[in-house]
Amino acid sequence: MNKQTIRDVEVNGKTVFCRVDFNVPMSDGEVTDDTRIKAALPTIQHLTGNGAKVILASHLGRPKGEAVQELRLDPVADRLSDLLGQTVTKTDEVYGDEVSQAISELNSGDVLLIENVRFHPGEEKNDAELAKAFADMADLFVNDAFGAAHRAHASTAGVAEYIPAVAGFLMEKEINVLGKALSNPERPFTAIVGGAKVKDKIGVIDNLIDKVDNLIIGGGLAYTFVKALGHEIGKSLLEEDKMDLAREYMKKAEEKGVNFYMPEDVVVADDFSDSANKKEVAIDSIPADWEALDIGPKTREKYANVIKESNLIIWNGPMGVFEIESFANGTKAVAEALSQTEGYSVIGGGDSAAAVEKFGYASDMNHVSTGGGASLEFMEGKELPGVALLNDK
Ligand SMILES: Nc1ncnc2c1ncn2[C@@H]1O[C@H](COP(=O)(O)OP(=O)(O)OP(=O)(O)O)[C@@H](O)[C@H]1O
Ligand SMILES: O=C(O)[C@H](O)COP(=O)(O)O
Repeated sequence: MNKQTIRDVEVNGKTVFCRVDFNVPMSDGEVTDDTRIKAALPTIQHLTGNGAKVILASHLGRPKGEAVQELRLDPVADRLSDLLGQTVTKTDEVYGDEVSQAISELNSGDVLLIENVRFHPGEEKNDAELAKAFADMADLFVNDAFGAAHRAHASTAGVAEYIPAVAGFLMEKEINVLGKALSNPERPFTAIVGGAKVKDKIGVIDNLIDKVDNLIIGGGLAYTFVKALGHEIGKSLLEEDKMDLAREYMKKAEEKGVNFYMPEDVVVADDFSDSANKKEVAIDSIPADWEALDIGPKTREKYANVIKESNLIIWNGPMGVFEIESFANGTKAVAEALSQTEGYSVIGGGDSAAAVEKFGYASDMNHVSTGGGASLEFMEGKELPGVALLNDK
């Protein structure tokens, strides 16, 4: 990464405004998955261990500029206190008198967490006044929120206009791993793209065709391609206005000599539920009133073989509706193949990370990104605003 990191700056005696992505799953006021909190610990501990006063900022959910009780960060502060083994002070405000007072009471090595920054309407608008208020709290901005790096908000980007700005360790690691994978890949290089958001992912497919040897398509995304090839897809997910692009990408892959793998067989159901009637059919035999909800056994085997023979694999998006047991086999098979391959495996956040966790393969992966949308935009080749404004090396 060509940006400065916390290794490049003196933090002793400084007050640091550190943006983290503590947008974690919660249920009944409890943090149910603390992966993102744990991922930020190296940066926080570097800062506290080297004598900085640390002000942490994060969003949680999408409160749309107003205080929402369930989206307060108190449970996150509690979990962070446990993980750090020190008290983390938490304010009920994003900025203002309460926050200024709390900052004035900080000693070197102390940690303060301000309230959910999205409670303030200026955050998502990247409002200059709010960005300036954040900058006024500190001497240095550290961005460790890779998961939110694709957002140009006051606490992820705007604040960097006013004080020196560097990357934290998590940000550095994510950018380096994903960057190396894309710019200097081990070969054969395989990308697996699935999930349901055809609109969001079609651009990624375009960029990946320029880089990979094998492109594997699965999940709800596949059926726009299947239909574009002229097959009937029944009630399967379809993004009709993307069919031309799908054709264009398949042509581009052929011209570039990229192996483009699509489902050969699928699991179809007459309803979107575990109790639906289901059967395995060839890709050209999807019945009119049925919906394809997973890849079939032949496809599973083929995809697993490609994965096992690859030296670098990037995966974003499940192969089927893995939340429902009957349609989880495709996603499970891909996760299992990734756990067995000798190749370097990178999981691109969101549901794919949840799937490898659910099936017990998370620890077998080389890198599970903390970014969903951020890793996707990075793979698409877009510049991330949360990185662009950091100081160059
Ligand atoms: N054949 C299918 N039909 C309908 N939905 C599907 C199908 N296959 C997968 N899905 C659904 O796709 C959803 C995940 O899609 P999505 O594009 O959000 O992937 P993701 O990995 O979460 O991506 P991101 O990391 O960008 O958030 C899952 O909830 C899954 O049930
Ligand atoms: O969970 C995420 O992908 C990040 O925290 C960004 O959240 P957002 O999509 O609400 O901006």
